[in-house]
Amino acid sequence: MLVGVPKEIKNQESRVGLTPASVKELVLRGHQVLVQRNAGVAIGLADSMYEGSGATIVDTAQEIFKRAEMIVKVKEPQPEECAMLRENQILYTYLHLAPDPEQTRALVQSGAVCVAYETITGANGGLPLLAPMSEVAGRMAIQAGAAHLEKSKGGMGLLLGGVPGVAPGHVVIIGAGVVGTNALQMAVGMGARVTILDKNVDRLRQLDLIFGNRVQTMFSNAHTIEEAVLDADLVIGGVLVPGAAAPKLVSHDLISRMKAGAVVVDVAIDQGGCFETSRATTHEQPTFLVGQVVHYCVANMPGAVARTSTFALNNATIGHALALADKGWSKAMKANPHLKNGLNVCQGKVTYEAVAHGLGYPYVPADNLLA
Ligand SMILES: NC(=O)C1=CN([C@@H]2O[C@H](COP(=O)(O)OP(=O)(O)OC[C@H]3O[C@@H](n4cnc5c(N)ncnc54)[C@H](O)[C@@H]3O)[C@@H](O)[C@H]2O)C=CC1
Ligand SMILES: CC(=O)C(=O)O
Ligand SMILES: [Mg+2]
Repeated sequence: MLVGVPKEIKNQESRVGLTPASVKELVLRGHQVLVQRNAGVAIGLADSMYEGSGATIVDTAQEIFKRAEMIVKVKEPQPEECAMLRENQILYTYLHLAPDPEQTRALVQSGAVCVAYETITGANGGLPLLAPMSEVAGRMAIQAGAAHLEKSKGGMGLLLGGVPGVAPGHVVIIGAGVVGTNALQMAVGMGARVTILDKNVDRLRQLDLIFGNRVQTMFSNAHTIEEAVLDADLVIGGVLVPGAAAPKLVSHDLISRMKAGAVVVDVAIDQGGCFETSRATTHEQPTFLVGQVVHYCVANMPGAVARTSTFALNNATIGHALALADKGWSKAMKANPHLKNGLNVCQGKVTYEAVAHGLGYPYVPADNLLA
């Protein structure tokens, strides 16, 4: 198969869809790979390294989209990329369609076969192609939150870990999945007081066993969220209902009653966000104020640590990339129901139920389209 890797064009996004090592895996199996010039140069992956792995360097994204049978990316395609997709071309990347009707319409119109990393499931449960970026974003959420609690960044001027004789800050984490657990590890490591909420009591049990009295676990409902958020200095939003828009768990009213100079980090913003007051921001301008509460809502947090993130992402994506290239999408999905769960839009149809229902499209099960 002819596989293409364009340079990412989202704001401040330096990740790249394939590393030279991943290119080599594809080439060793007889595939051809086109990589856009300078696609990885910002994170130390020079064109010469890609050529050394057997890739061909091409100058423009247009040429890659025109020639490649499968496009491998990181972020959702931007409008000018959607316009270059064509019927039956495979797009393998993060999509996050539920909160994004415009992108969904463009992908439906393209007729392409659009496979979303974030809805591919794992044999042992979970979302293995989302997990590495959630690990990165969860860990970063505490770094970003701690930095924005500083006075110069709009925060209340609080050191998360405190110092001897002065109490630490209170971090509240909503959602105890991959983002939440990684945020928890960092917050505990920095010496903060931590409360974590989830609807899944088994998950809270596991965390209780691991962290003991260094963390307070709470069942998530409107009452516990209100109680925790009003006492918080930093709130991390890390909930997910797979494929669907994030539930709005913190209302505008609740935000307006938080401490002045508190910080919220809405990691779930790529699914629309779990604070009513959230709107997506960029690394260039990561925060805004609602009343006196600092909001950090960067939709591609791992892009800030693009080198770490690219390697972590490739570890998770290369297996299915090889299967798609070796077998073609239809055979690969017939052979692997977990990969099939990644199919969100295909040949003009919406094939992911939560996206179809959320955005008002007829739902066409992927099975109906597999040859
Ligand atoms: N902004 C960014 O750059 C990034 C954002 N993300 C996003 O972060 C979000 C979380 O991802 P993961 O941790 O991997 O998901 P996950 O599936 O591992 O965890 C989500 C957790 O939310 C819990 N949950 C669902 N409804 C809840 C409620 N009402 N109250 C409390 N908990 C609730 C679930 O029980 C689950 O434990 C996703 O939207 C993901 O796309 C992930 C990586 C990067
Ligand atoms: C998961 C995601 O949206 C990201 O890594 O940017
Ligand atoms: Mg995102």
